Amino acid sequence: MTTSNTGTGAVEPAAREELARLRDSIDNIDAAVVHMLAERFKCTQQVGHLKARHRLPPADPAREAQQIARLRALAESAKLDPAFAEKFLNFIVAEVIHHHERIAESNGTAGAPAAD
Ligand SMILES: C=C(O[C@@H]1C=C(C(=O)O)C=C[C@H]1O)C(=O)O
Repeated sequence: MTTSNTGTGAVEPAAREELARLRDSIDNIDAAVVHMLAERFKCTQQVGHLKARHRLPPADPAREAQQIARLRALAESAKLDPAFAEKFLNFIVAEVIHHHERIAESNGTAGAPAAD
């Protein structure tokens, strides 16, 4: 845990109020990010089951390359560091691929004949 001097009472009231206002917005944005990620993972879980049923590999590097190019361009126009956007996407995709691998294993589809 990091230390903080904002709870000591030594900060000017106006600064404390501005900090509280900004932190309210940060909390709202963090909540939105969590909800959006939860929706994304609901979709990717369905993709994982679809892939397992049709014996498709968990990862799709060509699709990922397209997503990275698209997100980097979006990040640039939004004045967000494209390298950060790429790292963030890769972090999420790595987790998705783990999920897909687990789904494929638990479906017993590794080595099994393809479902129609
Ligand atoms: C969700 C998929 O599976 C994997 C995860 C991806 C993602 O989280 O966006 C993209 C490509 C795949 O490596 C997919 O193929 O669409």
